[in-house]
Amino acid sequence: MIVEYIRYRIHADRAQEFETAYRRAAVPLANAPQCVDYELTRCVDEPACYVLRITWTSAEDHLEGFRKGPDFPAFLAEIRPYVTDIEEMRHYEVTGVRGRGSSVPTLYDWAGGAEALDRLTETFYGLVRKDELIGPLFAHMDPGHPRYVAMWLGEVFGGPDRYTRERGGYPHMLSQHLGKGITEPQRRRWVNLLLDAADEVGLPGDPEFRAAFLGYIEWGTRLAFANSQPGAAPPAQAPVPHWGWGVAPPYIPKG
Ligand code: HEM
Repeated sequence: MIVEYIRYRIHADRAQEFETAYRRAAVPLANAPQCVDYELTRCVDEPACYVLRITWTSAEDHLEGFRKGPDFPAFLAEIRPYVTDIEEMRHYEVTGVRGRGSSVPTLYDWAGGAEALDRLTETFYGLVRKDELIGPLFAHMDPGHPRYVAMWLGEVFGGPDRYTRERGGYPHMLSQHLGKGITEPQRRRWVNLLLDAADEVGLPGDPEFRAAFLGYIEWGTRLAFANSQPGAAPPAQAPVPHWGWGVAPPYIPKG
């Protein structure tokens, strides 16, 4: 992916028509398969300054695919009157320096942190041990297992990276599932018991949290299932996934 920045200086008399033209230009832009996303911003300190940010799948896709493709003529027709107002138009590579701030709590904090996840997994593996379908899979589990899984979940949900630092991260978690031959009914039971445990220990029950929580659990258990099958060859190295709220951030009523 590559980010293109286009900086404009538009006189106040033309600002309104400039924004309207860009609203129309956004239609072919959004239609282009080379375009990941875009955003036009206006400077509040110096309102003549606008910055258009477009993320492209690659610089080549932009220059060859979009510029020579079917969406470009309609886009250019709208913005042509403003081409001479451009002060900078360049591609930028994203560096490793990026991240989120704290305006939205992590799933980890929303859940109640390490203490809540420890309670969850303690209760969960209590149910698992008694379960006739999946109990036998865990008959010889390490006594620390509930705590390790809580550490994993904590890291996935935006808490400290303890599983990576103390338990070997993704490669170790993967190695624990390889060759286990988990069946679909066993996978589903694992999910059901975890949700039972979530209710029992009182994890937040709001729709946004539960949707994100279950989204990860579905994803994770389906991967665990696939990776446990005979002959599965998943990547040996991968980062621990970081799960967020998705399309529905937490509902925080305004005070
Ligand atoms: C989101 C889904 C899952 C997560 C996050 C998860 C997490 C983990 C982790 C972190 C470990 C390694 C713990 C350690 O460091 O020692 C582990 C081991 C294991 N998992 Fe999973 N797991 C998932 C799904 C499943 C499913 C669906 C099953 C089977 C129904 C399963 C069965 C096992 C077993 C049998 C072990 C080895 C336990 C032992 O003998 O110590 N896992 N899991």
